[in-house]
Amino acid sequence: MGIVERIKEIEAEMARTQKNKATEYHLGQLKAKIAKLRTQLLEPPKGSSAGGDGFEVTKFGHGRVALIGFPSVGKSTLLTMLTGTHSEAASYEFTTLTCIPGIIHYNDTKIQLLDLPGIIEGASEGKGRGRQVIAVAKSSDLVLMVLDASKSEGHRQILTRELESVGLRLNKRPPQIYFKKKKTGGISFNSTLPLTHVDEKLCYQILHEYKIHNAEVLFREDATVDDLIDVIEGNRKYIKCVYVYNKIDVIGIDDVDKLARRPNSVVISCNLKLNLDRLLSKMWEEMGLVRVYTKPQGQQPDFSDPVVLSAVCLNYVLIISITPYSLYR
Ligand SMILES: Nc1nc2c(ncn2[C@@H]2O[C@H](COP(=O)(O)OP(=O)(O)OP(=O)(O)O)[C@@H](O)[C@H]2O)c(=O)[nH]1
Ligand SMILES: [K+]
Ligand SMILES: [Mg+2]
Repeated sequence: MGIVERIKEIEAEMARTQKNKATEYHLGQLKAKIAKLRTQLLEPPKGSSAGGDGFEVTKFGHGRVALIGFPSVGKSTLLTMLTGTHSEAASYEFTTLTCIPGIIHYNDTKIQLLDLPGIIEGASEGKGRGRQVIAVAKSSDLVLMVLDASKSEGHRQILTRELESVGLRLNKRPPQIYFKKKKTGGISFNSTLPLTHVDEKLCYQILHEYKIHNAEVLFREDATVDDLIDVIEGNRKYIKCVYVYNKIDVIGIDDVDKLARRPNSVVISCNLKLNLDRLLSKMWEEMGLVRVYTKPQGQQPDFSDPVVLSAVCLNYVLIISITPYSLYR
């Protein structure tokens, strides 16, 4: 039996199992089994050159944004509008077959925008070019999930599931669980607050599934068993995602209003050039880029050519630039 079939079988068993206190340990174990199989699925087959048929697009600019969505939602139309780079758009599905990079010039920075083939349910298991598309999503600083405003809201969930099943976590922060494997000493399980989802026994069982018998585990938040598995697997990628509802020109104003109020969402119409500036400012906001204008001694700062950093790096810059000053005092 192949890995995909084994995952399906365990998923079916989970669906059959009633959720209650008595089955919680068994369900936790099944979740860990699935996580392990999914990790196996992502490993390149033995003997193949790693990443052989991936879309090899060199990173460029101050950040990378990937357009992810079902076929024909308007990804290529959007790339052409935002970057001026032409990407073929048409009314039939799978018009785009590869990765097409464009550049957005915004706030004196350059952001690489990547148009990608549409993905469908089952993409994470290798349907279509799903695996390659998802690999590009993983390499990005921000995902724009493009959705057709006139289609079912279910699409957003299906896509999120596909991305989650390969270890992407959208708009989440890493679980606050300290985990360290040890050589000896057994398992030490602690928490800084009362836990409602995971207890010592469940934690032991999950670790046992991973054949881990010596480790230190400290819960710093009331995390779930899925969070624990994420921390043990350790290969998760936490990425911000903006949900972009395109084609609002074909739906009623009430529906547009509802979509616009959803968290992390922007409603647009490429055809009517509606709200594209809002999309750009949201994108900028989520990327958390910071511009630092350097000033050579005795000269005016160059306001056209900033040093661009992600907000995370900024702390370091502040430390570096403050230190010499305090030394002089
Ligand atoms: N009504 C309407 N149609 C749009 C809009 N944006 C794009 N389209 C149309 O939607 C169709 C698909 O557009 P594409 O840009 O090819 O979509 P895609 O997501 O790149 O499709 P694939 O590459 O096949 O995955 C085209 O016929 C576009 O003209 C919009 O804002 N409103
Ligand atoms: K299309
Ligand atoms: Mg396309």
